[in-house]
Amino acid sequence: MDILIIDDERSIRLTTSLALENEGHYVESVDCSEAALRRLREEKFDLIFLDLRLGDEDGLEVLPRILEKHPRQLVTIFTAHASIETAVKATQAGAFDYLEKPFTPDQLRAILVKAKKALATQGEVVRLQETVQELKSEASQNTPPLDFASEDTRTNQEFDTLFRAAASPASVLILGESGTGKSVIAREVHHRSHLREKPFVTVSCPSLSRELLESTLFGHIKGSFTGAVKDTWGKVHAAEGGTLFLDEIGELPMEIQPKLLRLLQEREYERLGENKVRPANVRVIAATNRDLAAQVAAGEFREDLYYRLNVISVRVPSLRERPKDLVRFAESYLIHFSNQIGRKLRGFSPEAMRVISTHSWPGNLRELRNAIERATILARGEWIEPIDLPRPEASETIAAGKSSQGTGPNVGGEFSLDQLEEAHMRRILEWAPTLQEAASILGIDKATLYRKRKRFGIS
Ligand SMILES: Nc1ncnc2c1ncn2[C@@H]1O[C@H](COP(=O)(O)OP(=O)(O)OP(=O)(O)O)[C@@H](O)[C@H]1O
Repeated sequence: MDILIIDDERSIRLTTSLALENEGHYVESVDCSEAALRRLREEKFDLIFLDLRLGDEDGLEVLPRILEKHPRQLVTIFTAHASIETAVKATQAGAFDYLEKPFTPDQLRAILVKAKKALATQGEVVRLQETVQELKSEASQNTPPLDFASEDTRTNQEFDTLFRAAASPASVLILGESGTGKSVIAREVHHRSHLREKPFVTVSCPSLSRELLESTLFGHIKGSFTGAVKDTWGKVHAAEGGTLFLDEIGELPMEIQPKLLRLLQEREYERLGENKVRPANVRVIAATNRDLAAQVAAGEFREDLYYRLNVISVRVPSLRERPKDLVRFAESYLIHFSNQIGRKLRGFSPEAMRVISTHSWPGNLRELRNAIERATILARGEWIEPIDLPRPEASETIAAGKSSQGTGPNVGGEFSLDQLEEAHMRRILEWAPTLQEAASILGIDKATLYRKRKRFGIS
């Protein structure tokens, strides 16, 4: 444990330090409350021994000042004349325990054993809080049963690579269009890993400003930016020993990228506004619907960070690339949602199934799930009919009997040039082996291709 002794008597500081160091602990000592509070701002201690008579100061008055800033801090009061009254006062003020001076090595050891147990419980509480938060977010999404089987060879290969790598400490990069299930897969990798009992902590990169994102990740100390009213620990700390999931990593601002690289490379980080290097023991899983390689080429994402994240990389195929899975998912969602609202539905009519199979599902599993949930509520009869399904945009319908390559708005139909251009570009990108080849088929250079993809939101 890391222990801080706050006592104005030099001899007590020395003898207690020695006794604690002999037990294998790291010990620092200070002689007044100011020095103690300063050290506590800079460093985290597992246990504090605080003298009740600290020169002119009263230890029982110093205690609330410590606990105000560090509410979970374990503080043992040293007292020369223990009495019931002192013990009650110390406990009321939030002390963890008290120890009468002079004390024997056994009494000291008893306090250390108790502190270790309390720290383990605290760690467990933090882990449970994180788990509850993750479960709440899962529950709020009202998730139907998860299914990682596939009748598509490529999807199977991708999942197989991913789940075989789950038990290793390697970073994992999950690529795929929006709604293909990247977050769900990240959580599954964690559950299938040796870290399953440890925290799984998510940070969504785009939802925050640069400063807030940095502080969310690494924590900050009071005053490090406007609004930083107290010291905080970040998600890296919360994920200690477990998995840190960085969602939408392609949106990670350039300024934060070197800090993430340092976390991955050196396994260390600093809180915002602090000059103290801290060790980090987290496994990183990142996901994005963007083309990170293209972002690297365009100078928007650091190449070294990309390679660090890319140790194990998988691309989750879109739903239209998994037509057989599409039907299975639709049926399983129907069972789930109809059970949930207590409606007896017999299934999809052949026409409804045709609509489902010919839609290109740009929003993938998320879109399918929402469509089926809606249809389950709106269905007039025992079968889901096309009218119960959301009306797809013309550009999102796959021509019956054709593969996705042959789809999109027809030339001469009621479509704008933009729609035609976007649909054509999407189709070419689906099958062209490289971006260079796609660009040359389209008769444009790679930079123009990148710009246009960005404009149309094509990942
Ligand atoms: N394996 C699965 N089995 C069943 N449903 C799934 C599965 N994966 C995802 N889904 C459904 O799709 C929804 C979207 O999944 P998720 O949020 O993981 O997608 P995403 O790829 O991370 O999306 P985005 O890129 O927009 O963040 C989930 O809420 C869930 O309902």
